[in-house]
Amino acid sequence: MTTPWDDWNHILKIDPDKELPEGVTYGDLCATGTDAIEVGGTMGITEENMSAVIDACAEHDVALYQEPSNPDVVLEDDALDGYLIPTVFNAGSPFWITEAHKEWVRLEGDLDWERTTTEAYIVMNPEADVATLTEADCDLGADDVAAYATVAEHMFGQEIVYVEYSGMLGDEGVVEAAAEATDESTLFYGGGIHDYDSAYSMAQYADVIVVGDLAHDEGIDAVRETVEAANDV
Ligand SMILES: CC(C)=CCC/C(C)=C/CC/C(C)=C/CC/C(C)=C/COP(=O)(O)OP(=O)(O)O
Ligand SMILES: O=P(O)(O)OC[C@@H](O)CO
Ligand SMILES: [Mg+2]
Repeated sequence: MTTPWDDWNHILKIDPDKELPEGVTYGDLCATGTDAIEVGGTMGITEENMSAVIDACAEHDVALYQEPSNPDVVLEDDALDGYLIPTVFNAGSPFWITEAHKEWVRLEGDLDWERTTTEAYIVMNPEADVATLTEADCDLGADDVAAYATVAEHMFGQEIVYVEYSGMLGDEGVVEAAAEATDESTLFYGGGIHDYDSAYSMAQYADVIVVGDLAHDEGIDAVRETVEAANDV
């Protein structure tokens, strides 16, 4: 298994359930300088809207990953560089830690392991759909998050640890603690990045920053600023 994310600074996460701003195309988003496109979201994800976005991005020269929110929407598509499969370490229901994964393997049999990697999520914004869905315990301090990150790296061998504040800018101290706790694992941070400064502040600690809603709400210039910040750190 290769680990291309070792070389990334920036991911653009496109939600197939959300519109793009007037005049913006998927091609424009692929050309923002981001290191990779991750296609996924929590609510309203279908095979149809997933494949529409993946087909549109496939024509462009950028790494392309699917982040399925459940086994039903996984697409077998050669245009994908791989599958980033969430597992939510602080989920309230085991379904989102290992059970969805067990069901996927039970129904599919042998998976494309070469192209499949898990992301060890620590979900921190209780208002986010992903927190509600997974019944995540978001009442965590920096020490809890650091300990989860250590468990993910040393006990569960996770290549990717993902501090997820989807919809809000997170606590820098928490992200710093996660960064100090991880050594081998690549630390992803996502949530509320909306300009150069917010991108820079999180990129100081995270190996890779993930930008989501900004692409849908603002468009390409705003996304480009975040790419610049990620590469400036
Ligand atoms: C086993 C397989 C194939 C899938 C299971 C994968 C799991 C455990 C998913 C649970 C977490 C999840 C739904 C992740 C999706 C990515 C994500 C966190 C998107 C951000 O979501 P929000 O920003 O909260 O939601 P919306 O923007 O869609 O409202
Ligand atoms: O939409 P935002 O708040 O940028 O969050 C990005 C990403 O971490 C969501 O999974
Ligand atoms: Mg979101």
